[in-house]
Amino acid sequence: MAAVDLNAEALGVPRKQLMESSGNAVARACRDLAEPGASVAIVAGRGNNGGDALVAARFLKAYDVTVHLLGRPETISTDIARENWDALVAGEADRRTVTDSAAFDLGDPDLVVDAMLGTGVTGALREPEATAASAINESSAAVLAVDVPSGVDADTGDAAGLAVDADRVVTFHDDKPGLGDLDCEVVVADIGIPEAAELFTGPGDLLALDRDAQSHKGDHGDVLVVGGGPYTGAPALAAQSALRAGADLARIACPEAVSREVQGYSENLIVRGFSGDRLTPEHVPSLLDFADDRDAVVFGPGLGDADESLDAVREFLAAYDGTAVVDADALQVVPEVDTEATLICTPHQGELAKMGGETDADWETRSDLVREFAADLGHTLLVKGAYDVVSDGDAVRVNRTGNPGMTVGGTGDVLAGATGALAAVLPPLDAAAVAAYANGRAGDLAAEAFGGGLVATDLLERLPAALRGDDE
Ligand SMILES: NC(=O)C1=CN([C@@H]2O[C@H](COP(=O)(O)OP(=O)(O)OC[C@H]3O[C@@H](n4cnc5c(N)ncnc54)[C@H](O)[C@@H]3O)[C@@H](O)[C@H]2O)[C@H](O)CC1
Ligand SMILES: [K+]
Repeated sequence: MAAVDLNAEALGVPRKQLMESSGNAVARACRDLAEPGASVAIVAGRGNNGGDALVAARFLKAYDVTVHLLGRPETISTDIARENWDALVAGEADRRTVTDSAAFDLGDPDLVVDAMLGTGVTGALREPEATAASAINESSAAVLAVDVPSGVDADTGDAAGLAVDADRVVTFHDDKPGLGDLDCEVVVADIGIPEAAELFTGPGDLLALDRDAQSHKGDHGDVLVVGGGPYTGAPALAAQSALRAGADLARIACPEAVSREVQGYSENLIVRGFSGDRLTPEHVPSLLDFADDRDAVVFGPGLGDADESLDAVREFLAAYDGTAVVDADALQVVPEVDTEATLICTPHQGELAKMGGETDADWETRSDLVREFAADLGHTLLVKGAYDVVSDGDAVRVNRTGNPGMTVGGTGDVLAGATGALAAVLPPLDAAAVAAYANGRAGDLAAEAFGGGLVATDLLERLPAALRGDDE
């Protein structure tokens, strides 16, 4: 929800506007539950859940409204909620502040609006919320909860202690998993979040990185790039990109014939050569061994399409059961391989066609085709284009960052490497979506400096800023 929020904001629909819609929906629910003239007690917490109800108060002029703010107005935790408290001028509602739980007096209203806590709840209700929750539960009034009954965890439905017993919940945008098991009526209100905020990647998607990467206990990934032979720049770009996208270690397995050259691009890379001048099936057992201890493998950059190399890719994937990003010439073997591995395939339109996938000039039609093909393959696809389409066969995300300057060679290797690093810390769909977004942002930042003359290494330097969400 926080990610969708931030994406909505980037699309020009700020949170305050959403709060106005939420408050309006709460007021509508009040009108459903009580006749004009009825007494309504709004019990508001200091977060945005309270803010929603403060908005509602402005829409309930036909009612006898009392607002009980739990705490002093200075302690309201967000600007938008405080602005809505200030907007309730004297006379519009009877405004009371509750600073001592012993002094809390709910009165005998016809309807209670529980807006103490929403999705921001942590742990058992503290004071004065606990006292207020008891008073609400003891009251004979109908109880309308805003977003979620206070004290209930919206994700799980669990309460760490006391929780409000609501008759009806008006929740926003989407049903919350924790509301299903509650013994009350749940109404979902559309608060005008643009569909684009969920479909298109945006700055909100970067939040996944904070959340999930933290849970990986400081382990930000050990990524192996398998490639090189006919080309040397591609694996070096992919591995450097993995480092710039946050991997702790980036290793390259490439033919000995080119390993010194590949190492020469950067002292940050750990390069291991295998015999000869290209990948062949005889290298697969030791590669599998080497890949076993890595968090993710990026297979394909600069590998070439010699028959023996493609045989090696087939044998590797058939035996591998970890996470791999498959790019470039390696892509064409994916449809024929039966593998336990979790694959993220990163084809451009031409490579997609070679894999047997269909495309279309219209991005929406293309989205459907990509989703169906990903479902057939049983893997995640990131199909590159002016609009990148990401799908795991179920969900679809579309990325619009990037610019025509990025058609220059090497940007695909940068994307593959970044995807590998992110796949070490995020689920495949998120890894692909965040990588596409950040790679495009890095390209846009590079275009500000170099216009159509940008080159792939310019993206490497700008990836960290793109992943931090700078300038958003
Ligand atoms: N798109 C959206 O998500 C929208 C959500 N809206 C509403 O906003 C709330 C979530 O608001 P938030 O400010 O993040 O959190 P809360 O209001 O739920 O609570 C924060 C507040 O509560 C304190 N606190 C936390 N735990 C406890 C506790 N156990 N006891 C007492 N106090 C507690 C904490 O310190 C904070 O001060 C969402 O539910 C929606 O109602 C938007 O308005 C519309 C868009
Ligand atoms: K609530």
